[in-house]
Amino acid sequence: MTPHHLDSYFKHVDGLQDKFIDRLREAVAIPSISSEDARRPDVVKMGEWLAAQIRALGGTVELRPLGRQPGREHLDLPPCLLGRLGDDPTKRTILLYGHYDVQPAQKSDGWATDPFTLSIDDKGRMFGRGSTDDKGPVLGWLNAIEAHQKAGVELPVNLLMCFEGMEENGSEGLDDTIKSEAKGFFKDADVVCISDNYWLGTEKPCLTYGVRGCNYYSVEISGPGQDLHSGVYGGLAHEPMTDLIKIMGSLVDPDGKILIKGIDELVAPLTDAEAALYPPIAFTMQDLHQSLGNEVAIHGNKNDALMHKMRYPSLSLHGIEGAFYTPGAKTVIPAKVIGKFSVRTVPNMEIDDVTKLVHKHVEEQFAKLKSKNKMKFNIVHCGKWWVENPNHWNYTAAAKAVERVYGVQPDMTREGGSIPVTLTFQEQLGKNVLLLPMGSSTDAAHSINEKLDKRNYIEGTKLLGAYLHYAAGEPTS
Ligand SMILES: NCC(=O)N[C@@H](Cc1c[nH]cn1)C(=O)O
Ligand SMILES: [Zn+2]
Ligand SMILES: [Zn+2]
Repeated sequence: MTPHHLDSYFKHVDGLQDKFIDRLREAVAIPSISSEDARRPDVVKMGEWLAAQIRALGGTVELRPLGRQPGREHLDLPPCLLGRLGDDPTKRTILLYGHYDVQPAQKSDGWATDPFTLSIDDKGRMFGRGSTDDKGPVLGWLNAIEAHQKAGVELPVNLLMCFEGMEENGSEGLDDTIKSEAKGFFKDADVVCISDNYWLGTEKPCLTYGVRGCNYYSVEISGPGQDLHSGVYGGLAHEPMTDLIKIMGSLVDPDGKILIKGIDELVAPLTDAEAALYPPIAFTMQDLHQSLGNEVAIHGNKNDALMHKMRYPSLSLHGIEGAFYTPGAKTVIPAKVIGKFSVRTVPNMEIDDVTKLVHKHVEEQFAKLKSKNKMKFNIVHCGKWWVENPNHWNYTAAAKAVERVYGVQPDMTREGGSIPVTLTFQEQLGKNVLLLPMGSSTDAAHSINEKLDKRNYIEGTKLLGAYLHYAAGEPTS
């Protein structure tokens, strides 16, 4: 089946590209950082801006309040946007998910341009926080709707939209809404499509049928009543930073091996059938080095690298709150420091089993120090891994759309990052979930100089629209 209206739709996407870029510029300008208290009003503003955009396209929207933020009750969670466009019982209904919050960013982190001003260079790279994660892809859906309208091409499906403002902060509050609305707002959904991850390289699109989970922890060490002069007190007091560095240094080795006893035993063994999935994937060590920005890969070959991204766990050290980190040479002994790290989990690791092992390890390491400081282990947030059946019409439709727009068969991948809601949709709605990425491996999501290439944004908008057509007509599998 070749949807015949697509050529006219594609032409309109090309014709509207300046408008679509302006739309992204407006979105990037709202610093909707979900993890910073002071930015919470901007997250809310971003949700309202998005709601207004959808209403202007004829959709109905509810900004559903999610209550207070657990553990930080002085803060309201940003609302979840529940939108609908089309209500034709003869058409399939596709549920779209995305997020309108972003990771923190400051120019002083090392950005070449202001992170909240979309800056386009002569290679068509559109720099700005949220450009690829996930404002560009969310706006891709809106662009697709608009280009259909301008082309006079009827949308072949009904759309449900669920766009949240806490994804970068553990998707707090969303699970309950999905559970309570599974037989309400979400009841008509036939399948789910999410555009919130990346190609493996820069040329070949992929469809993604799994994500790793993320268990995020912190370890707080405190002792002295206040920060101390290291000349006056150095050598006299147990130092919280010294304790913390020992603990954090005991979690993982420089080759990425997790040093916590029992973790490896939780990982599903590699079967021959699964091992055969990695060699055909179009990915090179050069792709990896390009996206890393340097030749710092741990693994020497493509298959090991792919497996360590997709099917093995990893443990990363993220930061230390309270540490002296600004330029200069302050001779301080910090009185309280909080180390933050996370474990990316994979089948068959259960959240609580991992937490028990990590907690036990941290307690044992601290006990070994015989320090008189106090240690507190905290769970910040946890989300489980997800794996989907890719032999479903949802994936067949997306593969046909990729072939139509890009002229190639997509790679089938699992994502190393985490999108906790994938599993919730799968379990609560019982529907097939597909990840259909727009951005490429060099987009630097979460990093400085995050960008989305103009080509990926515009061709990606075509892809999302084409997917809706193939999804409308693909026979049930
Ligand atoms: N594009 C998805 C993404 O970036 N997800 C985040 C979600 C997250 C944040 N803390 C724990 N999970 C990720 O880091 O993978
Ligand atoms: Zn994202
Ligand atoms: Zn992200």
